[in-house]
Amino acid sequence: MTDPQDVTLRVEPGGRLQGCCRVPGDKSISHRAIMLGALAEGDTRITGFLEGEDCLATLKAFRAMGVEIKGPEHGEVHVSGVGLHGLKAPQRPLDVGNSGTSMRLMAGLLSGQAFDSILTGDASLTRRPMRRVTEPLARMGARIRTSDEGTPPLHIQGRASLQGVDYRMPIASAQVKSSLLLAGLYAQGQTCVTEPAPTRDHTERMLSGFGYRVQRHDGCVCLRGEGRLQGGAIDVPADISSAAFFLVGASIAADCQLRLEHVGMNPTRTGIIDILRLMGAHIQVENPREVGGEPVADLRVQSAPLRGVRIPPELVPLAIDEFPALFVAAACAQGETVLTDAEELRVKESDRIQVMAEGLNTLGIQARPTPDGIVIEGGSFTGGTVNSHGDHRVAMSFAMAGLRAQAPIRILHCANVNTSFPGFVDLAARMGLHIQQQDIQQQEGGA
Ligand SMILES: O=C(O)C1=C[C@@H](OP(=O)(O)O)[C@@H](O)[C@H](O)C1
Ligand SMILES: C=C(OP(=O)(O)O)C(=O)O
Repeated sequence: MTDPQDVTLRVEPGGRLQGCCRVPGDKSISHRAIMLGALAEGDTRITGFLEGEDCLATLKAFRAMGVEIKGPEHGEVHVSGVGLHGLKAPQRPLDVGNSGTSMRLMAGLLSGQAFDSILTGDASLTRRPMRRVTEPLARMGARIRTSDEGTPPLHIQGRASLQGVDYRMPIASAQVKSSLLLAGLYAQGQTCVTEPAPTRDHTERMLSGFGYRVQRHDGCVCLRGEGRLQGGAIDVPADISSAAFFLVGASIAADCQLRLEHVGMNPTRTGIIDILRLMGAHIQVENPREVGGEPVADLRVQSAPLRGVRIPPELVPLAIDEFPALFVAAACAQGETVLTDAEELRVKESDRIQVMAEGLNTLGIQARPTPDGIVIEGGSFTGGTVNSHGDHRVAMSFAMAGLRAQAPIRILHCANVNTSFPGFVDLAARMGLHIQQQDIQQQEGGA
């Protein structure tokens, strides 16, 4: 796994984003394609798979449970499904690195197996809360041990007899919903999950695509256990969460015109577009189409003067991973931007409210954290050194700030960019960002 201490990014001021590109595949869909492909009967061919470390961790975990998986090669992966009861006991703890999605979804799925397993991760993941899944899973009959603080590693006892549950989630979390649905595949009777607000629905869509009966009504998803999944083809769209950095970058810098191709436009993910448009961004959606049960489109974005806004709370879950990038947009906007109802940001790979506020302050922007959000006053970026705290989305967001900075920006501890966006530095440089990567040797050598 990557050492988050070992890469510094340096962005020179100026630059403008121009041209056309396709960002890597959707992380959420790539995880699910491996998981459901493994549990299906027959083969699954995945194209556009995200070869980032998070999804590779999921892939390796299933290999460690005896699933034959070929690839990835140029985004193509072949999974030979073993059926719902075909996984084998792993010989060692399953290390899912930095990936909250892998750990929480697999906690549900592993609760239904006939063997014991252990899920572990890196220093960041080991600090993240897991009771949000272990408590409702325990109500289904799962036996999972965490640390006294409710954090990983998770010790999951096999041979539990799971019962369906009717669970009303206290937080809007697709990971919790998906974890329970995956446990529900192994439960007797019906499992129903009700969400307080819409969250990404890739699990439901993919289960249906694999021929599993899933019922959805009024914010509630239900399935019955012991059905069958049939493998097939999955074409993973480009990740709107990765496109977000470019949507922000091209909006804030002068003379930008970008086309982002084949971007996933699932309505549970497009909050970034809605919020940027509220701020005055010019984003056009072209060629909308559906690919394998997920909506996709090409996005055209160009420079625009942005204004500060009060972010509608109902859009928060629909843009949950895009807030670090949105904070950079807010810093370049005229006036104040206010975010509320976003306390979830405090328990991501880093405390994204605190870490972004600190970095923005370092760069000369007034940003005041609140318990559930932040208030950002638009201004201009100086330059300076900020710490991403090993958080990929923080690192890439500050990289885009370079487009509007008066002096170079150095961003520390950026190796985890590879968890969700391998090739970010090269692609961003090709599109016109003045960005360079310095590895540990260069830094020690004083470069
Ligand atoms: O289900 C998923 O794939 C994800 C759900 C979100 O987490 P929460 O469920 O904690 O909101 C998101 O932040 C994460 O990056 C991916
Ligand atoms: C929160 C994220 O991922 P995860 O929860 O899977 O670590 C993210 O990618 O921003």
